[in-house]
Amino acid sequence: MKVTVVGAGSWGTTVASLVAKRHDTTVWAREPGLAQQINDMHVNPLYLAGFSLPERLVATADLKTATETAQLLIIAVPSHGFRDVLRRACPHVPPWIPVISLSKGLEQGTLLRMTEIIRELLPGHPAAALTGPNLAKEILSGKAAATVVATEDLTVATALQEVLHRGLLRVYVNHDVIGCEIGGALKNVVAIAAGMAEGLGVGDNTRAAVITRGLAEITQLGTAMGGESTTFAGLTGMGDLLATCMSPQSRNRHVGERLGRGHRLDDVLGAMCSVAEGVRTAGVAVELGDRHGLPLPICHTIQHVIDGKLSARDAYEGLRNIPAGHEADPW
Ligand SMILES: NC(=O)C1=CN([C@@H]2O[C@H](COP(=O)(O)OP(=O)(O)OC[C@H]3O[C@@H](n4cnc5c(N)ncnc54)[C@H](OP(=O)(O)O)[C@@H]3O)[C@@H](O)[C@H]2O)C=CC1
Ligand SMILES: O=C(CO)COP(=O)(O)O
Repeated sequence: MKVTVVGAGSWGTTVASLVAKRHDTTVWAREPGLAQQINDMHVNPLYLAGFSLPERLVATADLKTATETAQLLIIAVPSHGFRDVLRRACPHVPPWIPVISLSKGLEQGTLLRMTEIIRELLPGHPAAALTGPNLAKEILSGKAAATVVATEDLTVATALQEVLHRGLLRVYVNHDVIGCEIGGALKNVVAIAAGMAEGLGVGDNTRAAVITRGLAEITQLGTAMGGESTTFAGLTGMGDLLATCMSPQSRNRHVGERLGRGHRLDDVLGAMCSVAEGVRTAGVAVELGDRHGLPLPICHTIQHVIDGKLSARDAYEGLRNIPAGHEADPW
């Protein structure tokens, strides 16, 4: 099968490297210089320094060349660039090939999930999300992991599972696309909160409380949007939440940890070359919560910190002052 991965950041390059072991795989890099480094030296020094990539992985900076012969298209661009890149690729995408989103974000303004954007721009194409506890560098270094390919049609999901499954990467299927995408996007917001706890040194009990109440918020919003509650206890919900909140490799947790230590958001983001989706997702989650009548106090609080209305320390004070009712209540 001919597979094209659009986006040569840390996750796009990792997934392309795995798929390239069994399929003809092309990765689209925005920068021609990076495409050349992948082709000539089999490295991606900007996003995956120190790793060797498979020699048979081909890179190009030309979106038409990358997509026109693809039989499976995988989009690995962060949510803020997703629509623009897909729109530019659209005229070259062969009819009816499946399109998988790797992005764990929601579109600002429209509040759409990435598979909804795929459906809007490429109607009739099967749209799927690949999501789960998948820190790119661990997977590229050969450590075992599990992930989920989510699409409504389980026949398509099973075909994609076959393409993506590797010895150490266990790929499950799920038909609950809403639940899987909401879990993947919102865990980044909770990881910022968990990182703040770390940076503030408030203790592991507090951190566990924030992670658990964060999962409650994710589940409340996700089920209100049509997701199934069991999904949030699975790999794309609790699994990814744990990996992201616990791992020092997580960019979102890193942002929270720096904010907790008193650094300014602009300085923290300016020093990173990689994306931290939760910074943009917090506001989208708040808007979705308003739409569904849900208070989502952790998402609100993180949004206030991102807007500069609250310091990390004040944010934690504020969360402590929220009245505690029944555990099943949305507060
Ligand atoms: N890294 C990980 O462990 C995982 C990441 N994800 C998700 O995958 C998505 C991609 O993340 P990741 O690869 O880590 O991100 P990185 O920050 O490592 O790389 C981002 C990639 O997207 C490109 N890009 C950024 N903005 C735009 C834009 N506006 N238009 C076109 N291309 C753009 C960058 O190109 P350039 O270099 O030219 O700026 C780069 O190739 C995110 O949604 C993330 O949440 C999911 C699972 C695991
Ligand atoms: O999604 C991820 C792990 O599953 C990566 O998390 P970060 O974007 O916070 O690094």
